[in-house]
Amino acid sequence: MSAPVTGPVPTLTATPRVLSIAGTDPTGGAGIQADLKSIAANGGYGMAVVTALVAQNTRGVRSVHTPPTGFLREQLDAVSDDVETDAVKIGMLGAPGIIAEVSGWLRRVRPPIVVLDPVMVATSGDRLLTPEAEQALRDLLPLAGLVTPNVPELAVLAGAGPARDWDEVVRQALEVSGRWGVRVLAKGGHLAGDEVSDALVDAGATDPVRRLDAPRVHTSSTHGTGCSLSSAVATWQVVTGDWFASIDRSKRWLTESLRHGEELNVGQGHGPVSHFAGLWERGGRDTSTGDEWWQRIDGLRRATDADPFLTGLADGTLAGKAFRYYLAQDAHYLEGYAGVLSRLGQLADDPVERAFWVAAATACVTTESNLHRTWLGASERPAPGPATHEYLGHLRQAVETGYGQGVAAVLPCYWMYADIGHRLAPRAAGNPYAEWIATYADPLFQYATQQARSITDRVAGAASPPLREEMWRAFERSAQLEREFFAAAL
Ligand SMILES: Nc1ncnc2c1ncn2[C@@H]1O[C@H](COP(=O)(O)OP(=O)(O)O)[C@@H](O)[C@H]1O
Ligand SMILES: Cc1ncc(COP(=O)(O)OP(=O)(O)O)c(N)n1
Repeated sequence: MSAPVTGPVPTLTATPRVLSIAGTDPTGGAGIQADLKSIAANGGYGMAVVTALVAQNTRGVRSVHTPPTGFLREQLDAVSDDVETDAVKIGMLGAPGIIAEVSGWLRRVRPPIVVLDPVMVATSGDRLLTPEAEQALRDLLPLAGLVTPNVPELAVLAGAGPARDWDEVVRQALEVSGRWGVRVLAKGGHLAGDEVSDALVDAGATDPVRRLDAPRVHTSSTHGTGCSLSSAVATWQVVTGDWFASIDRSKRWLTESLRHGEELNVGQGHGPVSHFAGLWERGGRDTSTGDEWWQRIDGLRRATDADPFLTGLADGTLAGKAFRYYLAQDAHYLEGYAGVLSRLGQLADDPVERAFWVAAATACVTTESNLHRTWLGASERPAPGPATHEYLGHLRQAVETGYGQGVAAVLPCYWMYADIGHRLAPRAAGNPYAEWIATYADPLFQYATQQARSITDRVAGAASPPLREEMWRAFERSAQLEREFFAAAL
């Protein structure tokens, strides 16, 4: 049976390609190593150009080796000559020559999003920048879309002593923002209190100070928080195009990563945050459960492909009468399927999933009525056949057993149609069924299928082994019933 193909148009966002220009941390908690983890954890593709090789660990910095500036330029050009970069995050820039090189490259390449973390002092208290470099860094500020200093760095930029309270942080951030005409993410990590505030400060905006609060995580694993946050914001900015929303998403992710940092048991000083903790907790450690199920029904899919209904659709030889019977059954099916999808909307805890199922149910009703208007006459309404009854009975039972079983049961209807539509559309061009097949090759339907797959993966990833087994059985039975539904038309 066919899944709904209409509904709100989603934004199709490609994976953000984010370049980190920063120094290294061989213990993996800060610098480039942290940036790459942060970019990946927040959904981006990370790239890295090394500005400094830093011998450091969770206890402190031992020494810094900066590459010749010519070699830095070669690294930068190697990226920009080949890859279109969506966002750049700049971290440690050890010396004035390095800053000049990066500044020249930014002016030539003009990346659309630049986040500058003006790394000057590590959590350990070590200075990471020479005094001349501090001055050169100020000149880089106007090239950035967002600058993310911590309390001591903000003080250096403002030419003042470190702020002792939040009001002073905001005053200094307004001063820096106004003087260099740049947005500042003022960070309160170095202040005391049970809440950690950050604020997006833009002296030129109508709402110049937009604050975000989070509970303070009581942990010693705070190494690399600034690197991780700025990379996450750069990544999210590609997706949202809204600095405040990007900071909000990044801060929530960072707070969760901070909570799990100590579990990593890395180092004896300030340990790293656990960049992938949220992903692991929500099943990200497993390979896609859906992909595994899809492989397991490989034989059934091949057999469905070889059935006369599908071969007839593909080459246009399917009898019109059989197709109309199929469509009439599909209309009955969609009525019932809409009810199952809307029940999933009621059962979903996650607001994004709830919205997806509710929209899918609405789309289903629209598809059903379009089906009648476009393909079926008012009189063509045979009663639901046994295959339709059986499939709907299975779906209703699955969703009443639980959310996981319901999600797994509705998936084959999306996935098998998306797959068939994708493969058959080029072959069916010009035949009487081409238009109908094209609806399932449509990017919108492919996207909805991807979302249904992601939801299934998330739910299966968090499920107990017995529940996952029940989900698999619900999925497998639906796949069999899909084949029987096609066959019933003949
Ligand atoms: N203990 C903590 N609990 C929750 N959030 C924190 C904590 N420490 C820092 N943060 C957050 O981490 C980010 C980096 O902050 P900060 O420590 O001020 O910068 P840096 O790492 O550059 O020194 C900010 O969003 C800040 O609010
Ligand atoms: C190579 C390198 N870059 C940056 C830092 C400091 O990073 P930050 O995220 O500000 O981390 P903490 O100050 O919170 O450790 C670094 N140590 N090394």
